Amino acid sequence: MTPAARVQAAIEVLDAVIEAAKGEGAPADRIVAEYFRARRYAGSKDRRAVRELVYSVIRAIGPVPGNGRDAMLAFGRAEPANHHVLDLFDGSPHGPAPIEAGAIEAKPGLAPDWLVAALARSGVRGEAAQALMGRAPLDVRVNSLKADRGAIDLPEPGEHLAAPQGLRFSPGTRVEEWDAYREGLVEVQDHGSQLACLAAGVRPGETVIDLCAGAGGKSLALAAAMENSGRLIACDTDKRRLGNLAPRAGRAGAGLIEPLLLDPGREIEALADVAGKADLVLVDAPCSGTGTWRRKPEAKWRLTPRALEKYAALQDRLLDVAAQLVRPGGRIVFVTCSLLDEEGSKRIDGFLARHEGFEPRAVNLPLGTPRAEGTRLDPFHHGTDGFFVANCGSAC
Ligand SMILES: C[S@@+](CC[C@H](N)C(=O)[O-])C[C@H]1O[C@@H](n2cnc3c(N)ncnc32)[C@H](O)[C@@H]1O
Repeated sequence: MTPAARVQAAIEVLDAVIEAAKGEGAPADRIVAEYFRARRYAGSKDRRAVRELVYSVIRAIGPVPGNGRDAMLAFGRAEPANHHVLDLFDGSPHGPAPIEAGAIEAKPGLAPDWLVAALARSGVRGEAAQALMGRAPLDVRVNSLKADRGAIDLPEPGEHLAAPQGLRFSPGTRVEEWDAYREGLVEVQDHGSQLACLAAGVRPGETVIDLCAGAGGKSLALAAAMENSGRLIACDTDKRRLGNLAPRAGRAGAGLIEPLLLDPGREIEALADVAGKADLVLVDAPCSGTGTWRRKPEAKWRLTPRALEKYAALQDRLLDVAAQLVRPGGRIVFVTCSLLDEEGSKRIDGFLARHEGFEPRAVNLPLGTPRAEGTRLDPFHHGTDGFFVANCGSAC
């Protein structure tokens, strides 16, 4: 592909990303993959260049743009380093049509204005806000059920992280091709997610409920910290996601994990045998994902104030479910991968006001910035995805 054809391809992918952002469409990485599945003539260098350009444009444009061409033009004009893109609007075959006079409906920036304001109210502004659009490294957790960070032999050495089994590699490291990965010695897991699991402070023999386990990223870390001893129930309402857990647990040797599919609104019925008995309920709640924009920058275009309200309501409900599951003296650890107070401190303030029998407890982590009754991790200060973590103890 010529450089101009790559720009046109990126514009077409951006059109699809913008369309998907308006509904419940596919994420950008899947859209890029599908675009090239239908264009086998493109080589791997073309794919990489187009993908890189698409992501750079998404990162650079704040509000949802009118279309891909406008987004590309606004990106090209935003900084001298991007001006070369504008030269490629030269009308050459397969390239973008020449630039016509007229308004461009795309604006450089971090995110839609309402979201920038909500982040600022939550104390995320300036460099800390810009860092949300940075590029994420590749973090790995050594599975202590099978190996140890100090002794493991990997194809390349990783940087030791503050989480006890955490290693960092450069973005794009092909960890999935390593024998150590295939044999379950390592799992890909962001450092912030590893620290959130550490905050749960699980011990062997405990009864633990991972209420929103998804595909089990955190369940696997909890199982390792529990040394496969005790009870660990991994729940989710999404059959497909939860279905990915069993093979992962098998690979990791995490035999104690019990997957449990829940009906939304009827969680307590399915968990009746452990109600009031859990030492720990981890609520890794569904959220807007503002802390994961480094990996999914287009998420900023998907979020609406209404969707944020819905996430907050679901988070409140799941915390209330957790309160029924925990034993006297037990604890709830609440986690969201968001830096908005609406999905962090405000949820915990509300929970503590609704449940007098619970009190805030310390979040013991080697990294983090206190935020009201919880702790935050973020890309700028800690080099992690953005997380809010809080620990609520039930009175004995
Ligand atoms: C942030 S994700 C979990 C990520 C996962 N813990 C991990 O570490 O990979 C939130 C999960 O909550 C699930 N969920 C949504 N509503 C739920 C409910 N009522 N009960 C339990 N899980 C729910 C979603 O399906 C989603 O998988």
